Amino acid sequence: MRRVVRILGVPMDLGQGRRGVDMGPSAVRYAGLQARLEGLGYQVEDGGNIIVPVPEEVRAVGPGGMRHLEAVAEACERVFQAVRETVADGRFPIILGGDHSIAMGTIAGVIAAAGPTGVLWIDAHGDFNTPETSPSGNIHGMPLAHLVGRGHPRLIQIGGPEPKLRPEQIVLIGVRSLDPEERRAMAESGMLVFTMREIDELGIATVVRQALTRLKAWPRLHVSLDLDVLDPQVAPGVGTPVPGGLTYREAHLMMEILADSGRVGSVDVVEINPILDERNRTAELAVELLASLLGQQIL
Ligand SMILES: NC(=[NH2+])NCCC[C@H](N)C(=O)O
Ligand SMILES: [Mn+2]
Ligand SMILES: [Mn+2]
Repeated sequence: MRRVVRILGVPMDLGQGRRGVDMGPSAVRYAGLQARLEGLGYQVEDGGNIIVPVPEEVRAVGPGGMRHLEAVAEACERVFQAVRETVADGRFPIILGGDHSIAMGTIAGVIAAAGPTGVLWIDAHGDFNTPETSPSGNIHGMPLAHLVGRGHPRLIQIGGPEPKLRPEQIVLIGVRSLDPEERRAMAESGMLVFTMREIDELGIATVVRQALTRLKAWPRLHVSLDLDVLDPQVAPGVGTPVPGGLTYREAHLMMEILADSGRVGSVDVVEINPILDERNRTAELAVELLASLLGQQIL
């Protein structure tokens, strides 16, 4: 039976301060995602974009200094509905961001349709700030905290009142930039975190295999891939670049090992900023990585 993939775009740039991530879905489509996946034998549907207001039409700062709180929450509710429907239809969703705040909707949607799911959060950042600890007020630095039930109720309640994840069902990979209080909360949280140091010492293959073992109680996995996990030299088109990231080869090997596990049922690709990119190469890299995650092999 051929698996069916559904692409959903979320042109969201309300969760952070720099313009341009709203163009991520266009850039990845333009880089040939659909044709590439069809070449791998998938049937591919494009579900179009979820409606997200532009910053000019919404209130800038919400309670607690949170940037565009209400508009982000409403857009994430729409993402939640679309992803839940996609998974309930038996489709494999690929959600193209947009900034990382969209993961509050995507992960809630996957879990509502498929039940408990392990999460691999692949990111230079922890995205574990709350409104109280955030230095920026940018909601894209807060989605993981809200998914475990910490933070502003409006965001915790996206897709239903209960917290969506327990810390034990989350593994972070590639972390190298944490704010001071975020760091403390993360250390106490019970989430497994592989920083760049662990990747350097153990190698990415061992790290990914340990992550899969840690999540063995969850046969179904969601990958939330923030392109800023890659080194800015290979992925310059991101809004919050941090030096010292994954190489091209490490990122591919990670995707290949995840593909081999046969457990990945959904993926977000976020934080691509075409305005800051060089001739769309970060979007092209995203297409390559998605192909590897969906089973592309060299031989
Ligand atoms: N998804 C991201 N790129 N997040 C970056 C977050 C940066 C910083 N920690 C903040 O809270 O503002
Ligand atoms: Mn992120
Ligand atoms: Mn990041």
